[in-house]
Amino acid sequence: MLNVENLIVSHGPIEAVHGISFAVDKGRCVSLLGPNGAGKTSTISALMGVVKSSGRITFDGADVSSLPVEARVQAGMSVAPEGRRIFSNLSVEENLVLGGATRSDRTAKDADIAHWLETFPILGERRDQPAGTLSGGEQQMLAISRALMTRPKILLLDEPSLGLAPKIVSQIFQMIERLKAQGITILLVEQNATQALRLSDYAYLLNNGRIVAEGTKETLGQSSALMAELTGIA
Ligand SMILES: Nc1ncnc2c1ncn2[C@@H]1O[C@H](COP(=O)(O)OP(=O)(O)OP(=O)(O)O)[C@@H](O)[C@H]1O
Repeated sequence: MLNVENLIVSHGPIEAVHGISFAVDKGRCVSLLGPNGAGKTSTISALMGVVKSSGRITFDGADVSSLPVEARVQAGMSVAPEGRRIFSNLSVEENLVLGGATRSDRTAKDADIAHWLETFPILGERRDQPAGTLSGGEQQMLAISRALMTRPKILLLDEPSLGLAPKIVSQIFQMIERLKAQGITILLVEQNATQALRLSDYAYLLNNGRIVAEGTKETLGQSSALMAELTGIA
């Protein structure tokens, strides 16, 4: 579904990602794990076309490397960004409406809003509440649901557990697990290697802009010392 070859991402004179290659198969959950500053957000931003990059990004059989952000969303890519970035003053429902702003199929869009509010009842209970009044975990659920409003073929999750209490982190990972069970293809970018690996079919370990290890949870589990060192999370 997604194939990335020799991706290089620079911020001005600083090269943050030095030519990485990875792939995500349809229906799989693949993780990109790494500590602060490893280049995870730079990679996600490049995949969506938010920052310039070189290398080749193939998605669903087409080369999207030079497409603008809107075209990549249209092609089926969607992101729940780091830091959630929901619209605090708008209600839960309005945030979801905005998530589907690029769609013109009004009835199906309304059905999707109803679907996500039903799937995640805590959001349903708070549908008319300003999103800024939600807890951190609820805001993360909303950010992910909003990203799903484009009906993506692949969902990119940028550090969904960041800044959340351990109990809430578990809830967010349960949510991701449910999405995986629904057949949604997921690229999960995380520092929390233990939790992310549990639900990943395959994972890549990123450090200083380079992939330093890759494998299934079984094979990567054996490099747990390396992972603990890189992510700071055992
Ligand atoms: N807009 C920017 N301008 C300059 N340097 C940047 C910019 N964004 C990221 N960087 C640098 O690129 C490198 C990778 O950062 P990136 O945010 O991609 O890492 P990350 O793995 O997502 O880390 P974090 O978990 O802290 O977000 C870091 O050295 C960072 O300082």
